[in-house]
Amino acid sequence: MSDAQMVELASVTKRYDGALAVDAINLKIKAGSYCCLLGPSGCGKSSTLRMIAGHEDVTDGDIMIGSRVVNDDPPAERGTAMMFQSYALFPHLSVAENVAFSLRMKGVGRKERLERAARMLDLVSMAEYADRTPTQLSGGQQQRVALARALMTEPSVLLLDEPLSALDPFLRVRMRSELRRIQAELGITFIHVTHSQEEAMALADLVVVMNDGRIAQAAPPREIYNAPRTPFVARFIGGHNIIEDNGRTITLRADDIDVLPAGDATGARRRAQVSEIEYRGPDVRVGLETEAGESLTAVMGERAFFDSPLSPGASVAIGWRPEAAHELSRDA
Ligand SMILES: Nc1ncnc2c1ncn2[C@@H]1O[C@H](COP(=O)(O)OP(=O)(O)OP(=O)(O)O)[C@@H](O)[C@H]1O
Repeated sequence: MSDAQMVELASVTKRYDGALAVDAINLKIKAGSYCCLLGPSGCGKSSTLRMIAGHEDVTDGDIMIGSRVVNDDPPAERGTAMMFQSYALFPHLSVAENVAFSLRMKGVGRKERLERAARMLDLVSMAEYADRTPTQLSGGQQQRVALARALMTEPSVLLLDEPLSALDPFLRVRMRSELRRIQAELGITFIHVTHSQEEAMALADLVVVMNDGRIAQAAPPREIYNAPRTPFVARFIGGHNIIEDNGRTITLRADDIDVLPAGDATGARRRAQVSEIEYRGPDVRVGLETEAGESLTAVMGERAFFDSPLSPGASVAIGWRPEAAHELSRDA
């Protein structure tokens, strides 16, 4: 495999007929890291990925791969490979020939081609399916083949556009850990577009949360979860409350809210009524309405909740440790 490469975007902008899709974003993705571009539909994730791949022109700014500005390089000369949401395998070719296709185009002989394809199929745990055709495979298996095919060109950067979205939830979780394993094994840079915060948290070294063509926050998953920078990030990743407290807008993780007996004055910051209880297996979600009219959510461990269960209508006090509160900046 080729060496991993760093990817850098400097003030990268994309306009489609005047409409701004990506707005002067700056981003450094370290060589050999797993980066997820995360955000709602239309925020500019795919446009960013396509510009890195060279499938879309950059309106303004520079894209660097390694130490080279690649703005004007054709896709095949960037050291990138792209894996799409639709796997688009050739139906009339065997799995092995699909994977070896780029080598066939380069004129590599059949024997070497199939040997190299076999090694790649091994990496994605599909060696035993080499002689089947794509129609004889499940969606998840086809996707592994597409991954092997993309990796066959020995890219230093692999670009993945919603690669798991066509899979059922069970397979999605399994393929997710496969992707992470393969990335770690190859040590190349992965840039993966997703609208699922869970997927980004599970996979990425660097999560890039995008909103409206801009980067709202770029940080490791734990930092994003523990200290979201803006109300948008806190809402998008979920599991957070946003409240006004002493003139500041703060965010609090739902599992950092302590629900206390109503009479417990120590540590109480709000008085509230329980509005809703939702049992979720590992934990319980408690909806709360404070005296000031705020709607908050607390999440309690299953056992902790049932040690002293609450019911809707119960009066409680709520508190939190000072370090659990993070002040938010305004959304851009
Ligand atoms: N080829 C195009 N021509 C015109 N506008 C486009 C084109 N491609 C994307 N856009 C617009 O650019 C904006 C960003 O689109 P992009 O596909 O990058 O978003 P995304 O975050 O990947 O969304 P999704 O998750 O829905 O794929 C959107 O407003 C979209 O409508």
